[in-house]
Amino acid sequence: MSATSRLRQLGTPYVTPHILHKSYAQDADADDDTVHLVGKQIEYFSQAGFDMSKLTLKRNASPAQLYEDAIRNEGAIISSSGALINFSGKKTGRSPKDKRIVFEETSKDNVWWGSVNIKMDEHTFEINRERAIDYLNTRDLVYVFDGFAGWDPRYRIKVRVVCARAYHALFMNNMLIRPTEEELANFGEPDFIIYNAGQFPANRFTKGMSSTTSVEINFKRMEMVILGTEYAGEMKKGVFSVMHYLQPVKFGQLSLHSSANVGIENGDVTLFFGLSGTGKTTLSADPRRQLIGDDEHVWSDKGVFNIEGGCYAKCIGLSAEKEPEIFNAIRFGSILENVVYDPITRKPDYDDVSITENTRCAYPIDYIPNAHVPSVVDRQPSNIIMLTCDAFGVLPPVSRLTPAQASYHFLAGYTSKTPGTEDGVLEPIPTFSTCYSAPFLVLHPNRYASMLAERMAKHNVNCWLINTGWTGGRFGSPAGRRCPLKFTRAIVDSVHNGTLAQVEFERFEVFNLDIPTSVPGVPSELLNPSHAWTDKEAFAREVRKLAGMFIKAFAVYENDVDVSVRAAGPQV
Ligand SMILES: Nc1ncnc2c1ncn2[C@@H]1O[C@H](COP(=O)(O)OP(=O)(O)O)[C@@H](O)[C@H]1O
Ligand SMILES: C=C(OP(=O)(O)O)C(=O)O
Ligand SMILES: [Mn+2]
Repeated sequence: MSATSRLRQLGTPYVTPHILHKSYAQDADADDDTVHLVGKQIEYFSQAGFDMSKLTLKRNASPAQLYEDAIRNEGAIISSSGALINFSGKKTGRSPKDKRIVFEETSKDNVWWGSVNIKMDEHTFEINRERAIDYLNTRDLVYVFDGFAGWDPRYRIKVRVVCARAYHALFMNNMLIRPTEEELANFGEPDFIIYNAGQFPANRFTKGMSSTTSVEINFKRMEMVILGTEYAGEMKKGVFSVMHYLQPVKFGQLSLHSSANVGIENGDVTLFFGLSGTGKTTLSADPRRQLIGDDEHVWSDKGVFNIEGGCYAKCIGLSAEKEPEIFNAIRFGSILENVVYDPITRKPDYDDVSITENTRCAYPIDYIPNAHVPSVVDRQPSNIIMLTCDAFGVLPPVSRLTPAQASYHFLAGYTSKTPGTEDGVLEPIPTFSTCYSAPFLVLHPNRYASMLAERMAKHNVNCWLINTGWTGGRFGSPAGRRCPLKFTRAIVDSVHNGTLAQVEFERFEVFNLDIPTSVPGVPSELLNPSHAWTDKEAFAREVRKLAGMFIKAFAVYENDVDVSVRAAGPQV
């Protein structure tokens, strides 16, 4: 079925694409161009089967209009710096246990079914889809946002979001690649549609449902349905899941949960891999480098491109001193999610985590001063930085990885889940999140890992493992603390200015990692965990424990990899 006829099933909604433009159209003195554009748009949407008599449907409404609607209808407020403060209700993080993929003939042999990708049958998808559309039909106002995912025109897809909250429409306006007026006029049929009816619950008695929340992707229909969660991050990660499927399967390119930036002087490209909360967004915003993107990229045959048109930064503990680029991106057009504010001044309080620790801000990429727009580079990466947040405080702040170790650590994906990002996670929980993207992984990890190894070898890329997590002791212990951001930044600088390639290295036993003996701007005793820990016995215990966890977790991949990769992990 075509996307157009799928939209027809929306039934009743539609008045006019740009409601503001409609009033221009009725105005005899209105600019001719505007009337012309509106005329075409209306024609397109009438052809798509919308009955424009009942609902008001706004397509690609301006941020100013969405602000007004969100304030009027959703209780949103304007922050002291001009951002829109919104609340997502009960769910303030993703709901991985309620995320499903439809099992059908196109997905059944491609998808890596198991704990991450829960199966849903086609019929149940139809039930939930209809439920979402029925709900949208009951609203006075429905929003459509049409945009792109992927900055490289060869490998991008057209995405349509249909939702009932202005907050969600503005979020996707910021996170997708915003079309020009011309691109919007010629948009045609979308490749992927998200129906977000998050305010309305799933029916717990529908076969296969385990709660009132349901987030599901159907690759045959190329649609996503959201019920029972208003957390906006589900939409952007839904788009990522689709690209994590389409890039390898359809385009033969490598999608990665990573940030990316490019050196202003040398034009060298760095990819930062990492699960949520490991520092992709924070570390990729760097005054010496241009930002390509903070979260989702494709390493293509030509270079690197961002999938998104914006960033989604964590706000916990945010300050102008520590993270100036992000702090200053919070202004008109940005969305602050679940952030507590002063009722008089409307000043956000980034230290207040009473709603959630997963407070967020979504802003268009060009709000970062050094953004590289269009966010695509015709250059292969020079460095890969694998970010891990080690709650045990065992891994060194930085180590150099051999190609075999890079494959090993990419497949193992060791890190911690950050409090709040997923429903029910209250403290850093150690996890092995394969390809640093388990919640969004669609294909077997080896499909990504083998493409990565091949590209790294072909382009001779350096690889570094950086622990942005605990040092000197484990999470919760008196001696342990998170590696101070300024030291991690100094380490990243030393990767980029070439010093790290020059310094001396020593062996970190058990994990067999090479660690530098000195890095400018970082206290040397911090670099080697066996020096950073004062309680040596406790340290030895934690090393053995973590090594054992690696060995157990890697057993799943052991038979699929080269003997050198198998040998690249910790040895006890
Ligand atoms: N050493 C460090 N490196 C990176 N981030 C750190 C560090 N110490 C604390 N942080 C904090 O950890 C969080 C990292 O989150 P973020 O950059 O949004 O991660 P991601 O983009 O990978 O989800 C930020 O709130 C940042 O201020
Ligand atoms: C938004 C998320 O990830 P990240 O912190 O990597 O942006 C997420 O995991 O829901
Ligand atoms: Mn991020």
